[in-house]
Amino acid sequence: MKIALIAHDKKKEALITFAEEYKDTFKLHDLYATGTTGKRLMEETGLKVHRFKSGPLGGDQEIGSMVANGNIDIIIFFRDPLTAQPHEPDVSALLRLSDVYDVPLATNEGTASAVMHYLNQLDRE
Ligand SMILES: O=C(CO)COP(=O)(O)O
Repeated sequence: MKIALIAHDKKKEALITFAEEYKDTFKLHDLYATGTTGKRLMEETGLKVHRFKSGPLGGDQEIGSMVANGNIDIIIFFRDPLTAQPHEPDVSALLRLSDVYDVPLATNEGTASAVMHYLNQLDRE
């Protein structure tokens, strides 16, 4: 599976912890991330990640383009619901495309855990 991992600044720590927790599963898949999220994931978990530009510089749009071309299967996006983002339109566009193309999108840890359990199940089959 091709999995996109994204986190806003105040959620990056939580995403790193989450990636560490599910590292054995993530290792089996192709990982993509926005710039800073990807950098931290690689440095702090050792996972191999294909990095796009940073979110505010177009990274969400690059991932959106992957979605539109059928190249992303799952998006895990730890959003910060309490901080305004300068690139909010890009964020909304990515969320919209996930609905257009019916790509599972987890925007919080609870949903992301459910998606990972599902993925584990698929990996065992
Ligand atoms: O802003 C982001 C998503 O909207 C994340 O971008 P970075 O991973 O570059 O911080």
